[in-house]
Amino acid sequence: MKLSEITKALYIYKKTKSIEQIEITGLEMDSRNVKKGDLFICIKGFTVDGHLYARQAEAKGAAAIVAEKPLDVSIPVIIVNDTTKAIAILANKYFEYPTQSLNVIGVTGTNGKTSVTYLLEAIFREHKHRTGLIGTIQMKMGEECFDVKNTTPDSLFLQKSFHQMLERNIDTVFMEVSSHALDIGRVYGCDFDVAVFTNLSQDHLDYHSSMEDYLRAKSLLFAQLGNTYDSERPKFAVINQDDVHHESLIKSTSQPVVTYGIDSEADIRALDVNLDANGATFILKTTDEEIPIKSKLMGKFSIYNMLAATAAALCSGIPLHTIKRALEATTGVSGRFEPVTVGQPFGVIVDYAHTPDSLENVLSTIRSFVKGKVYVVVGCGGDRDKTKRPLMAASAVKYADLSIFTSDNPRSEEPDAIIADMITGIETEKYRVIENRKDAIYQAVELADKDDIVLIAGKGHETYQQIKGDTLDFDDRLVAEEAIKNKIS
Ligand SMILES: CC(=O)N[C@H]1[C@@H](OP(=O)(O)OP(=O)(O)OC[C@H]2O[C@@H](n3ccc(=O)[nH]c3=O)[C@H](O)[C@@H]2O)O[C@H](CO)[C@@H](O)[C@@H]1O[C@H](C)C(=O)N[C@@H](C)C(=O)N[C@H](CCC(=O)O)C(=O)O
Ligand SMILES: Nc1ncnc2c1ncn2[C@@H]1O[C@H](COP(=O)(O)OP(=O)(O)OP(=O)(O)O)[C@@H](O)[C@H]1O
Ligand SMILES: N[C@H](CCC[C@H](N)C(=O)O)C(=O)O
Ligand SMILES: [Mg+2]
Repeated sequence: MKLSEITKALYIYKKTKSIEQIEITGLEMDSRNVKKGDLFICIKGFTVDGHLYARQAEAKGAAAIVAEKPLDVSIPVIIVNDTTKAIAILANKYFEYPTQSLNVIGVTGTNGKTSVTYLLEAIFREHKHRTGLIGTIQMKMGEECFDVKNTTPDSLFLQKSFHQMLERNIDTVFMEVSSHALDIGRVYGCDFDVAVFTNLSQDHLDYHSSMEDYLRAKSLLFAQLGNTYDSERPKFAVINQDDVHHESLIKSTSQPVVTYGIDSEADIRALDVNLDANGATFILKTTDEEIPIKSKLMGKFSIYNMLAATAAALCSGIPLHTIKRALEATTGVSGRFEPVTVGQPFGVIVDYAHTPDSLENVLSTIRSFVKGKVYVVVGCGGDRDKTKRPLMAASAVKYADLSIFTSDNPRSEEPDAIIADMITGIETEKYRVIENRKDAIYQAVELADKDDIVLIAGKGHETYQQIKGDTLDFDDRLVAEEAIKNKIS
């Protein structure tokens, strides 16, 4: 594509040299990956300033550079006020505005994003759609799976991925939209068709200065809905009416709103809810239909996820009976309330609860049906919101007969210091500290008797543990399985 053509999308910029004849063969924001003919965009990051790598990009063959200031290079420099916004605009243009041709359902909220996107995948596949998915666990294009570094990748990776999805004839994409992504502008220019809000509770206060700022970031998904293009397709905001923040989010959007809830009189509701050790039953009530649902998913929070997915699917025209079939067939997502069963007489569950609210939800669900004792093995991630640590520990001791506090991904922090933050203010003696996660899991399994349940929380699907710059193999499910076999053999 001609550089003069692609830069038309920027509207306001200065250039240091003529760009009329320059041909661009790719976009790149990492100097290490620049190929001959690329347009290199300098991004000011949290760690380094991409402007420092302009000369490296030139040496590797970049045809031109987009920057926020003049640079000491001999190739043309396009100067803009904000390169992070520019890269989103340029990537969108370069990949031919792919989200305009896709049905894109974005899911935001503190907990439940991954769960809702997988429910949506099950529903749309039941209706024979060709689907893509982008989120915490992986990116999927139909059956093909790809690793991702972020829950919501940067705008260049995103637009390129949407383009590749269209090449594979995918029609609908479900994506988790993190508050970081909204705040940084990774999804700027994405033409969402449905925006879903799950819930808001404390997390990420290392990044956001307050809960108000966290809510503001989440609300951007709804504020941006339908504003991007002059599209013919209707847009919908799907909002959890039982969450106290619903009003604020409803006010953020100019598009039609569909609410869901259990306790409040929402558009999409679950009535006659019954929860037990086998899952959930309820009546799924829409504005004009009612249908009974028998799901294998556990806990009230799973009903919220099913309602969110149902509302978004209805907005896309999926019939209710198809939704029912998919919901009833779903057994859950990797690392979310995932049982580890190797013939032992007690339960072991691995779950990704890493916030105070999710831990409370999962433990209260277990408490509601357990016949014996509850053990929980849990730690908190390093280099993340420190203020959630004592709250997570408080949730643990509130519901468990014994909590074993351990390491999660300590990252650059001292594991002991993280655990010390967790136990600040804990008054009960119903806990132990076993810093080594494997030892902690072995200990909980060793203690468990018939009818007891061990919850191993925080790492879910993760297959690694990040300690002081090293990424070591670690999978809670495999370690638990080994510990159980060791005990019962
Ligand atoms: C704090 C944060 O969001 N950081 C993200 C950011 O990294 P960064 O700002 O540190 O990047 P940087 O290293 O300073 O580099 C700046 C620029 O210089 C370039 N560079 C750098 C080095 C070089 O030699 N040459 C070069 O050109 C880089 O390619 C980049 O363009 O940009 C990277 C590329 O897009 C992201 O992968 C990275 O996410 C990191 C890994 C991260 O952990 N982010 C977390 C906080 C996050 O975003 N989490 C949310 C989910 C939260 C949830 O669970 O809800 C998410 O969506 O993942
Ligand atoms: N609707 C919900 N409300 C509260 N807790 C939930 C809900 N859905 C799932 N959870 C709990 O939160 C954990 C994480 O769920 P999930 O991975 O779906 O959330 P997420 O929003 O994608 O998280 P992340 O921000 O890490 O990507 C689950 O393992 C479960 O314990
Ligand atoms: N996306 C979340 C995941 C947390 C998972 C937990 N295991 C941890 O490492 O803190 C984050 O990066 O904050
Ligand atoms: Mg997720």
